Amino acid sequence: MGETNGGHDEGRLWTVDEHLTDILRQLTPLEPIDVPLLDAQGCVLAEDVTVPVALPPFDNSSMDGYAVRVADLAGVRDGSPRVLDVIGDIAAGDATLPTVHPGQAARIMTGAPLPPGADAVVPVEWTDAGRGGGPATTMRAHSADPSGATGQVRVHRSATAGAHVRPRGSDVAAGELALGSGTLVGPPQISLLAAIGRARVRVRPRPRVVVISTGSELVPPGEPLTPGSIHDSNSFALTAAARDAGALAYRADTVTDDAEALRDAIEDHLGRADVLVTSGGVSVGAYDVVKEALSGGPFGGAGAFGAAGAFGAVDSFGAAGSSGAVGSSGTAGSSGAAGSGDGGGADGGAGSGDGKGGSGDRDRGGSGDSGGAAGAGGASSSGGGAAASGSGGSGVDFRRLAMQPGKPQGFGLLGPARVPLLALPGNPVSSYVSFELFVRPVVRTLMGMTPVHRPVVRARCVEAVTRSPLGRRQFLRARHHGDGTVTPVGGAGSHLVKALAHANALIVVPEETTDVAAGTDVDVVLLT
Ligand SMILES: Nc1nc2c(c(=O)[nH]1)N[C@H]1C(S)=C(S)[C@@H](COP(=O)(O)OP(=O)(O)OC[C@H]3O[C@@H](n4cnc5c(N)ncnc54)[C@H](O)[C@@H]3O)O[C@H]1N2
Ligand code: MOO
Repeated sequence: MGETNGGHDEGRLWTVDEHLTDILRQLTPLEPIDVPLLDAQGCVLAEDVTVPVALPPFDNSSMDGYAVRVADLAGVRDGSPRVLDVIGDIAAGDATLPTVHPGQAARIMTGAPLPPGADAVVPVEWTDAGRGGGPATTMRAHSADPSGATGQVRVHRSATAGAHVRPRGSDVAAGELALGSGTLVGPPQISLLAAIGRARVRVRPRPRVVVISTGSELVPPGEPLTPGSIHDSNSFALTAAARDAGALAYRADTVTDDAEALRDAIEDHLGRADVLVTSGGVSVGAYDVVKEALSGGPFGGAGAFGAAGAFGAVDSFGAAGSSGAVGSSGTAGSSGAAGSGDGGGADGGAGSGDGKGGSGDRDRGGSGDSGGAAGAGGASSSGGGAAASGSGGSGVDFRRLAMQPGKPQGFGLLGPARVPLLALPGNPVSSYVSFELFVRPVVRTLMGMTPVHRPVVRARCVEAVTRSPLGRRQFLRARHHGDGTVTPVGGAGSHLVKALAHANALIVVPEETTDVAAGTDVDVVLLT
């Protein structure tokens, strides 16, 4: 489909960095939403969380033992114990506390409030546990022997004031900042949020990524191959990669090399996606369907807005994720024509999510501003910007990049909601490498995460690399070892999925380099 390029400038080679910069500058993070605490895992906080009440909320015991008055234990040592009267049990959760008077002790459990009068706790191991004799190792269970909560206890060691007491506020004081906006929420953060009583928090949601593979030769895994067909691996790899990047990823049905069918599929998914990813059909062949489909007119997304989201099937908090009212997107649609460059101010209802909306649409409140940038960028970056932003094209720009694999790429913002679409090349290694370099940063940008890129380290390449294409940045599959060395795996072929599956890194061979001698330090992108 060499002629169906929508008038875009396919003549020049874009650098990897130019393409990446062009994509990222057109994005704004998704509008924050309130989610139940566990759904915040892996997301970035979009609020400063302050502590409503001190932690711990009251002085409490850090040991199972006896709450005592230190003055009663002055001079106590092994062989010369002090006998105290036990006035009762205090368990964690008890609200009514006995007062410990001179000569008395209260049996106390870990986490139980320190009773009035007591100023320290002695562990049960420093006492006879009320049994008489030497130091005990355990307490008797109250249920088995309630008498342990009364009678007398021998204490074999003295204590200092505050011993084995966790003072109120010693963890965090009321009014203190618990976690700042921008914090990545992992299990320890969820621990703190729960401890301070937060059932819901405000986070940037996980983007809903829809992956569509194209190609009439594709057969799903599990079905037998017919002559000329191959199993579709890209949509699985890309869906997995999107999940790995933090997205809620949905693998759509594969589309044959039929531009109309692909347009329908894209139109269908547009309203329930924050990112669309296609694989295949972006080169110069006669059946390069993605290019053909995306060089048609603008996408409306009309049918999709408000459509019930089939996405809910994989979207564990899809309903909660829909922060925007349908009406607000309607506003965006009516005020900003697709690809017009102003993007419309899709801000009505931003952040107004009640967590109950349908999963058909998630408000893209930031798209008004970014839309403007997108329009301008289309004009300046592609040379054919008018075509990209308003001449009836879909808004997707097809480019050739100075990289290997991953030379042909498409990027644009579709429909009134300006949903980013990344059209990746079909070769399996090319599509995966393209995902890591371009789509992963998109997902992370939308989530408000930093850094958006995979880490890059220097490592000593233990084997020579030859014939890297001059003028193209090569990303060679490799294994990075703990000792700071890296070994290429397989060759440069973009069809080598086995080598990819055995790699954990990509060696970066710069554009101007064709050969790397064994023992040379190279940049390595770490994939895990
Ligand atoms: N004359 C030229 N031919 C090609 C060029 C070029 O510059 N001039 N570029 C080559 C490069 S580089 C790439 S990369 C590919 C990209 O092609 P497409 O994006 O159009 O991809 P397809 O033609 O649809 O497929 C390429 C290859 O990958 C296989 N494939 C596609 N989809 C899947 C899938 N979901 N799972 C597994 N394998 C898939 C497909 O069967 C082909 O073998 O173009 C080169 N050609
Ligand atoms: O760019 Mo292709 O991705 O070299 O195989």
